[in-house]
Amino acid sequence: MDMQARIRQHFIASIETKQQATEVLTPAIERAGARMVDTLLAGGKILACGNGGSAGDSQHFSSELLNRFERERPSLPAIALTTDSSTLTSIANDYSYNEVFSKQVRALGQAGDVLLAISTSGNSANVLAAIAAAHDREMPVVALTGRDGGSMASLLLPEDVEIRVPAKVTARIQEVHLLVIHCLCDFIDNQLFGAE
Ligand SMILES: O=C(CO)[C@@H](O)[C@H](O)[C@H](O)[C@H](O)COP(=O)(O)O
Ligand SMILES: [Zn+2]
Repeated sequence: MDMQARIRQHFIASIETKQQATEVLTPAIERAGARMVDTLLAGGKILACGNGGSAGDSQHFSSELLNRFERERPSLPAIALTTDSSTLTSIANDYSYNEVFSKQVRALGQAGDVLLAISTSGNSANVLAAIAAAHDREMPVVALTGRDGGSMASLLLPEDVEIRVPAKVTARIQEVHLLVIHCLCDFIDNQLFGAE
């Protein structure tokens, strides 16, 4: 296959994954958005975590809340648990990499805050531990997953929301996760600040 054909194939696969995900994910995105709006209206905040590309997604989401998405509006409270290298390295060094997010959830999370937990496999041990910590703190979880949902799917409680991308390739799942994050930002702005 020549390289242009290969590149075109990525576009086509990404478009097809998004088309397949549209109807499957829309109700769960609406539920997740409503959960986040309830939390923000009650004075709570959203903590986000994930590894690799999903760490980037966590930061992408928190910056869109803290700064802005597509309109002028007040800053909204969100924290990416993926950014403080001193905290991350000391927890990993002194305890375990599996605890880098859960220790932050236990320190920063309050009952009613939301944990946005992102993992394409649903099997990252530090994200699973963050979910357990969120449950201990009485925080609802919005989980962005893929494949079969992994161990995350079985850890979630009925009040949590799983948004599971119907795909197997990590890159394709991540591409839909970013779209979901933008849908959530638009949902939050629309519900808190009115339709535009
Ligand atoms: O972005 C990519 C691959 O597209 C990678 O950095 C990827 O995020 C990393 O391998 C992660 O560690 C995968 O973790 P997870 O999605 O299975 O929780
Ligand atoms: Zn990636």
